[in-house]
Amino acid sequence: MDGIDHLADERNKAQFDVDAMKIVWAGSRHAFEVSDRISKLVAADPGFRKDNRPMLGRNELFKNTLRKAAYAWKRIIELHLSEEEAAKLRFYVDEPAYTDLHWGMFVPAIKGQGTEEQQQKWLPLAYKMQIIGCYGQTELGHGSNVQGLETTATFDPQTDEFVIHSPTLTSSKWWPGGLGKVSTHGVIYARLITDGRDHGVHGFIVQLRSLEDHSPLPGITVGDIGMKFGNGAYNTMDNGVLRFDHVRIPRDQMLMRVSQVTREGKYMQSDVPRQLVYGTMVYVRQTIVADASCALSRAVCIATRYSAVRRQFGSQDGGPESQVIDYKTQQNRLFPLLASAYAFRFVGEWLKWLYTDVTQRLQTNDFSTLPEAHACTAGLKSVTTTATADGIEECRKLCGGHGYLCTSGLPELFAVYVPACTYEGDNIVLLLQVARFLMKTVSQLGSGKKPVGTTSYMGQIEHLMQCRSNVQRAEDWLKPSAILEAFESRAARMSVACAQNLTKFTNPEEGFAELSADLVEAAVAHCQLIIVSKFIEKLLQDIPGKGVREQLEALCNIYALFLLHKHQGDFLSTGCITAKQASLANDQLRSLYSQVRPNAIALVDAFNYTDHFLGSILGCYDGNVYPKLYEAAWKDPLNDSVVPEGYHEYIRPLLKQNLRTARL
Ligand SMILES: CC/C=C\C/C=C\C/C=C\C/C=C\CC/C=C/C(=O)SCCNC(=O)CCNC(=O)[C@H](O)C(C)(C)COP(=O)(O)OP(=O)(O)OC[C@H]1O[C@@H](n2cnc3c(N)ncnc32)[C@H](O)[C@@H]1OP(=O)(O)O
Ligand SMILES: Cc1cc2nc3c(=O)[nH]c(=O)nc-3n(C[C@H](O)[C@H](O)[C@H](O)COP(=O)(O)OP(=O)(O)OC[C@H]3O[C@@H](n4cnc5c(N)ncnc54)[C@H](O)[C@@H]3O)c2cc1C
Repeated sequence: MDGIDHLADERNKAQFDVDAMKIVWAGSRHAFEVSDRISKLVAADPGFRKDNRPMLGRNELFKNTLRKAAYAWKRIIELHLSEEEAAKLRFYVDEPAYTDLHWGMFVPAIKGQGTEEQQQKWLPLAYKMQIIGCYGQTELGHGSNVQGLETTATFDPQTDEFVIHSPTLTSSKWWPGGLGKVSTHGVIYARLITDGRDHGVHGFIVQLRSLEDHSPLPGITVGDIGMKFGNGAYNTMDNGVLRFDHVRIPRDQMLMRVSQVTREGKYMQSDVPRQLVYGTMVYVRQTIVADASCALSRAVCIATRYSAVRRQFGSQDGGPESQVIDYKTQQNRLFPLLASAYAFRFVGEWLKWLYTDVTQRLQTNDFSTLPEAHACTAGLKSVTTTATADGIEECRKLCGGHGYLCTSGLPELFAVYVPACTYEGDNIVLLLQVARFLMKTVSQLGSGKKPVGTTSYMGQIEHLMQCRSNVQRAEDWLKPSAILEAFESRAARMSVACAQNLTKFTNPEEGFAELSADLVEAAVAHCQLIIVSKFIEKLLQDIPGKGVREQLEALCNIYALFLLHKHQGDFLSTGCITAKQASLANDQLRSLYSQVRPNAIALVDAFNYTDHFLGSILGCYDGNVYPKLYEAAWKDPLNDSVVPEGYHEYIRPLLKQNLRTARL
């Protein structure tokens, strides 16, 4: 536009090396270079334009997504992109598509649950996209309760086949992404039945559509489930409905790493836990945590830049009004979200490590860390997606009226993001899994079994149950030991209180149901402790770059003290801290906001998002918001004509009629 950087003064205030922070954010120099190169490539390519999405009808929108996915694949092949680069390209194209499920769930399900032989047969086809797959688990009647799924896979020893069938309306597959219009195959979850016996839910590779003309194969009824929340948004995805009428598949299409059915129809279980059938969900939950930091940082980047541009009230002697970012209330809403974005980034990095570690152990039949990996992925998926969905909406409000415009990028980001609180496990259902894990850990404390990993803090249970914080001045809250002790004792005391209350029930399951709201709060406290402690651990690493460590320390303290303030009811009622100490934490938080304020723009610049990816006039890099908003308004299709279509039918007759009434 005018070529001026309207945020230049803000950028000049930064007290740290932004380029070094970009590398910390990306995870490594290599990751930064890949991300930077691919994001620019996508931004520069008109084939990946996305600003017209909210205006398109469903058919047009969907066709456009098909075009982009095919074009993305063409570019991946032409440019010989590596797997890492291709994944980055899909990420920066920023449009939910069937490819997310193909690469994100179908391929991992075969890798995780297929035998070597099955992997050799199916993966090359999937890698070349000669087949396109989805993940068909959820049904109309059951999503959370996987054991309640009704689709059946009955072994027929006569033909050496499974017969896949949908016995009821509620057994219809419902929701799988990519299923509605695109997938040729699916990993379909169904109850395995051999010789009249039900062996529970297992995964099967089922071909759904012809590879010749894309028509559904005999016995298959398939379609899209309809429009979802928001314009554009997740409607680029063909979430589907699917029914089977006695569809036959060869026996070797049951994913047989965990259990097998022999030619004679004998059911056999390997010595791996049956929970590995759920392994794909553990994998995806882990990626969702990393994705939460991307979505939240994007919203925060928009809200922070706009808060520095926007001025309201406070003009002195005819001078400029105050930047809204200087209001303490704005900082108190915005900076904890900025800190959360960094916190989720680092816990996401750690969770990726944990997942890799558990996968390597599984290869050598060491299943000992699987329960913890399940609890961590489930809990962190839940806590980070809830905070991110709420955070995106808060960023919209932080941008005032303009945040409600589609051109702010925030409505679409919110609409695309909110289902993350539901998919891959409803957040409450997942927290209840964490609570079960915690109750088990507490119940084993007396047995001499040492808690390990993320529950190792419970090893000092006597201390944590009676310790009192020794914070006396606001600055004392800057000590990692003070923060950790408060968070550990809060989490431990909440879990122990639940465990004690559970003993009052003769039926433990009844007790668990009755106390479930308290159990969820205990699970949240445990997960928040993990996030805080992983941020603190990150700060123990070597962090190069002028001033970078200081900024991260400030953000870590903001994240922890904001949580402490928000959940002070927990900390006070469990006696971990006093009212005076809670108030000191709040004093410290205010001074941390002042420390972050001059660095705020640079801290969001460190995300290194292109204007294309942000898709937001309010968040544009140069801060030249008003001319861009004004120009964009005139491009709205409603402004194609000065007098709107429909004037002669609906406005003119009304005005004429009112004129007659007025004359009377
Ligand atoms: C547009 C986006 C673009 C890019 C985004 C980038 C990244 C994001 C990537 C992808 C996102 C994109 C699209 C989303 C696609 C969405 C897909 C889906 O939603 S797939 C369907 C997911 N469904 C669920 O998550 C269902 C939730 N339910 C369950 O997981 C389980 O049934 C439940 C955990 C509730 C367990 O139920 P329950 O009946 O109590 O237990 P069960 O008897 O089955 O098992 C008991 C035993 O097993 C342990 N356990 C349970 N789950 C696991 C597991 N996964 N791993 C290991 N162990 C497990 C459980 O703790 C218990 O153990 P104990 O007996 O107590 O020891
Ligand atoms: C956009 C989107 C994409 C999806 N993609 C796929 C896909 O590709 N493949 C696939 O298989 N599935 C997919 N799903 C389905 C998704 O995994 C399920 O919707 C999800 O697991 C939640 O299950 P549900 O719908 O059965 O919710 P329900 O379990 O019916 O939840 C309804 C309410 O009941 C509560 N509740 C349920 N059980 C309990 C309990 N035990 N205790 C306390 N409260 C409880 C929940 O907290 C919630 O408030 C997708 C869903 C969405 C929204």
